[in-house]
Amino acid sequence: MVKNLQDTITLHNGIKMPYVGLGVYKMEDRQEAVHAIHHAIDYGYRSIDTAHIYQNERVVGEAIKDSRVARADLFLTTKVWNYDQGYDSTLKAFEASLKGLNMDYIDLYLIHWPVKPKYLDTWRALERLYDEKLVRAIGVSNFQIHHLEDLAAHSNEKPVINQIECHPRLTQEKLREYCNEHSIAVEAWSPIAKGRLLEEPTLNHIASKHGKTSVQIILRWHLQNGTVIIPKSVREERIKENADLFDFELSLSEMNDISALNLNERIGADPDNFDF
Ligand SMILES: NC(=O)C1=CN([C@@H]2O[C@H](COP(=O)(O)OP(=O)(O)OC[C@H]3O[C@@H](n4cnc5c(N)ncnc54)[C@H](OP(=O)(O)O)[C@@H]3O)[C@@H](O)[C@H]2O)C=CC1
Ligand SMILES: O=C1CO[C@H](CO)[C@@H](O)[C@@H]1O
Repeated sequence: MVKNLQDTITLHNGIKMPYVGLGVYKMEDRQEAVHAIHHAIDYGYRSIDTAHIYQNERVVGEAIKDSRVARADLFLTTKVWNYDQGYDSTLKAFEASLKGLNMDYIDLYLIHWPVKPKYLDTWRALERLYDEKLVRAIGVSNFQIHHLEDLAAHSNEKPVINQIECHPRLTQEKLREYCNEHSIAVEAWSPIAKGRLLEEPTLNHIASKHGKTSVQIILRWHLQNGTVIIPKSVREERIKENADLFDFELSLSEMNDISALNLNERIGADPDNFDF
C-alpha cells in the first residue's frame, strides 16, 4: 500500500512515478499557478500533470525551475492535443511543448484523447520520442478497452499508463481490470469529481468515522485501488488536505460502499463520442 506522498508506482518500463500529483488544468492565472505549484512542491508533491491544451506549459516550466527541488526529482506529464495528432504533427507539437516548458526531456507524454484514426500514427511518434530518450515513458489518456486492443495490435511499445476519468460516480471497474491485467497503470483524472461529492452521505459517514474529509476518503479509495491521482487545487489548505492521506486505512466494506456509489456518470466527454 502507498505509504507517503512521495511513494511511487513502478511503470512497466521500470520508470517510477509518484502515486500522487498535482493537476494543473484551469490554472491559467500565472501567479496563482506558480503559487500553487510551489506550495505543492514545498509540501512534498513530486509530480505535476499538465497538457498542451491547458495553455500553461510555460508557467509550469518556470515554476518548476524556480522551485526548491531539482528537475530530476520531479515527474512531469504533458499531453499531445487532438488537433496535433498524426506522426509529423505530434513530433512538432512535442517540440513546442518541450520549448514551452523549457526542458530537455519530459517524464511522461500522453495521447490526450483517442482521435480516430490518427492515434496509431500519433503513437508511432511517441515511440520515436521514447526511443530518442526525449521522454522517459509514453502512455495514453481516455482510451477504452477497444482502443487499447487496437493499439496493442498495431504497435511495438505498450502504454505505461491510461489516464481516465475515474471517481466514485464513474468507477471504471472493467477498464481498470483490463489495464491491471495488461500491466498498464491507471491514473484518475477529476479524481474528486471536481468537488461535486462533498455532501454525499456515504462519504461523509465514512469521513466522520476516520476524522477525515469526504475528499480525503475518495482519494484514499483511489490509492487503495492502486490508482494514481492528480487532484487539482490552487488553495494552500486543499493542496495539503489532498495529500494528507496516509494516517488511516479504509476497510474492505468501506471500499465496497464507496465503489457502490457508481452511476457510470461522466463529468467529461465520452471517449467513444467526443467532438474536439
Ligand atoms: N486527461 C484528461 O482528459 C483530463 C485530465 N485532467 C487532469 O486531472 C486533473 C484533476 O482533474 P480536475 O478536472 O481538475 O478535477 P478534480 O477532481 O481534481 O477537482 C478539482 C476541483 O475541485 C476543487 N477542489 C480541490 N481540492 C478540493 C478539496 N479538498 N475540497 C473541495 N474542493 C476541492 C478545486 O477547486 P480549487 O482549485 O479552488 O481548490 C477544483 O474546482 C486536472 O487538473 C488535469 O491535470 C482533467 C480533466 C481531463
Ligand atoms: O484534460 C482536459 C481538461 O478538460 C477538458 C474539458 O473541459 C478536456 O477536454 C480535457 O481532456
